[in-house]
Amino acid sequence: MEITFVTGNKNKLKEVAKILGSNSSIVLKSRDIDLPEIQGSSEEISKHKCKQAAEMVKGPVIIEDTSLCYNAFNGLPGPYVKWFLKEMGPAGLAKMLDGFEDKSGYAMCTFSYSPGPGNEPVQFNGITNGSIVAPRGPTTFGWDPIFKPDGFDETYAEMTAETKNSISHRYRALVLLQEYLITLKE
Ligand SMILES: O=c1[nH]c(=O)c2ncn([C@@H]3O[C@H](COP(=O)(O)OP(=O)(O)OP(=O)(O)O)[C@@H](O)[C@H]3O)c2[nH]1
Ligand SMILES: [Mg+2]
Repeated sequence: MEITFVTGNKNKLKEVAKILGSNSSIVLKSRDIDLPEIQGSSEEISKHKCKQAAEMVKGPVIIEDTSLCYNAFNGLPGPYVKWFLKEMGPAGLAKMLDGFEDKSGYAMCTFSYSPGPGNEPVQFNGITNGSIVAPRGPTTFGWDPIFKPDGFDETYAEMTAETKNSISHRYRALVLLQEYLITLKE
C-alpha cells in the first residue's frame, strides 16, 4: 500500500522511514510541506493537518502532530512545544520547570490517516512517559536532549536511534497505525 507522509520535518521522516523499515506493508512516499496548524487539542490539530494533506496529495496520506507535555502544567506546552523550543531552546524548555517539584511528563505522537480527500481521518496515539531533565546529548532533534523516558538513564538524544525507535511515542503510534492498515487489506 502506497501512502504519502506529509511533513515539513526531516527528522520525523527519517524516524518514520526507519521504524516502518523495508518489510512493512506500507510503501512510504513523502511530501515536504509545512502544513498550517489550527489551535486546539493534539487530535484536532492532527485531523486538520490530515484533511489538508489529503486534498493536496489526492490520495492516501498520513501526517502526525507531536506534543511534549508537562504534568505540572496539565499537559502544556503540548502541541505548542515547537514555538517554545524555537524561542527558548531545549535548556529554556527544561528551566520552565525549575519552580516545580514534579518534572514528569510525556511525549505524544498523534498520527492521522486518510485514504483520500473527503474522508474522515482515523487517528492513532502513541505515548511515552518520562521526565524533563537539563539537556544531555546531541542537539540533532528538537527537545530530544531534555526528555528522559521512564526506565532509562539516557535522554532520547543520548540513546542510539535503534533504542529510541523501539520505545518512542512515534514508534508506539506507528504500531497502531500498521495494525489498522493490515485490517483494511483483509
Ligand atoms: O526532540 C524531539 N523528538 C521528537 O521525537 C520530536 N518530534 C517532534 N519534535 C519537535 O516537536 C515539535 C512538534 O511540532 P509539529 O508536530 O508541528 O512538527 P513540525 O512542525 O516540525 O513538522 P510537521 O508539522 O510538518 O509534521 C517540533 O518542534 C518538532 O521538531 C520532536 N523533538
Ligand atoms: Mg508542525
